[in-house]
Amino acid sequence: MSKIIEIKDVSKVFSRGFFKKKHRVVLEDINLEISKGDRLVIVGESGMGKTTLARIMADLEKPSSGEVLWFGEDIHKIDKRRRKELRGKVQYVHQDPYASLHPAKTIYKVIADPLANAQRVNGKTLYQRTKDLLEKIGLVPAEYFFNKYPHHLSGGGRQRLAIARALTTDPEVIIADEPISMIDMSLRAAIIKLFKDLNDLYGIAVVLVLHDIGAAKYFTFEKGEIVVLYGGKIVEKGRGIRILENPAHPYTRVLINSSPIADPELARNRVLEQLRSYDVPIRTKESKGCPFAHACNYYTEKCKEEVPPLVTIEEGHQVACHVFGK
Ligand SMILES: Nc1ncnc2c1ncn2[C@@H]1O[C@H](COP(=O)(O)OP(=O)(O)OP(=O)(O)O)[C@@H](O)[C@H]1O
Repeated sequence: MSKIIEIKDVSKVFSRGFFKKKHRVVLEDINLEISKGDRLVIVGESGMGKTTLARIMADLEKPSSGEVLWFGEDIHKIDKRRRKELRGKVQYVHQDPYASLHPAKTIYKVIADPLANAQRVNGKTLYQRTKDLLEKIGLVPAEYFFNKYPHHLSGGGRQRLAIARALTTDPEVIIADEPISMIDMSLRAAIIKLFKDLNDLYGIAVVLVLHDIGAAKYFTFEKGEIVVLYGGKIVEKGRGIRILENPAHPYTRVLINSSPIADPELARNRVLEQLRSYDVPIRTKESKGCPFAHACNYYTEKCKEEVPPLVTIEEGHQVACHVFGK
């Protein structure tokens, strides 16, 4: 499988205050690979570092240390021209489709302008490709939408348009940050289905940042991996359905068990595990131990002292936990 993105020992530290003396480690020693045709979901609650990781993958943010490779090339070492060449192959879709779409451009122009630029086409060919692209992402019949504006679309329609724009450069991977969080519940499954289709039908690798476990399950049901982030570290990683049905890390279990369930009877009767703390961990360079130790019901002295390594517990399934299996 040819690798599209490799994240090697990446950490991100944000500094603030007088002389930038105060700092916060938001990502710590992350290793991740995206290959051709992959599906990957990054899950975790708010503040765990998901967006920062997605932005680093897309070269919208620079890591404080570690390497980011696109197609085997270190993106911080290649020259501007090469970076520009590769940039179209890695596309990022923002959480808020409305903010990322030019409000004064017609839907035709939102797609045709970047298409003309990326594919060096004009006239009839440009018209046809714009039409094809809108139809590919489900804005049908395309010509009906040509002279409308993004604000004429529903949230789901705008997200489709943002995805179509990302496709203008023929990307190898699309990274979408919480692509369904700002759209109506009823339209969410259709957007996830669109990402599945882009992956299945066109072989585009898709990375989704999600905090909705149901959506993560739907996306990775047939194939794909889930990465669980807690306190800026990968605490569990593996085949999506395996993690959702057999979570190994205490945090993953809580995340899954506390996600909404449709059946009111089941929802009423379920017993939720209470954590010792619900605070988002603030990590610094001096922090020791497992980031989840302060909240975990099973922690030991070792958990407070030593960062647990990510170890393989079965084929394609890794967990970072000192108390796993004990
Ligand atoms: N530019 C920045 N400067 C300082 N701190 C930042 C910056 N960007 C993010 N952070 C902090 O880094 C932490 C992780 O943020 P991030 O947005 O990556 O998390 P997240 O898991 O995506 O959460 P959310 O779903 O709320 O966006 C947060 O505590 C956030 O406040």
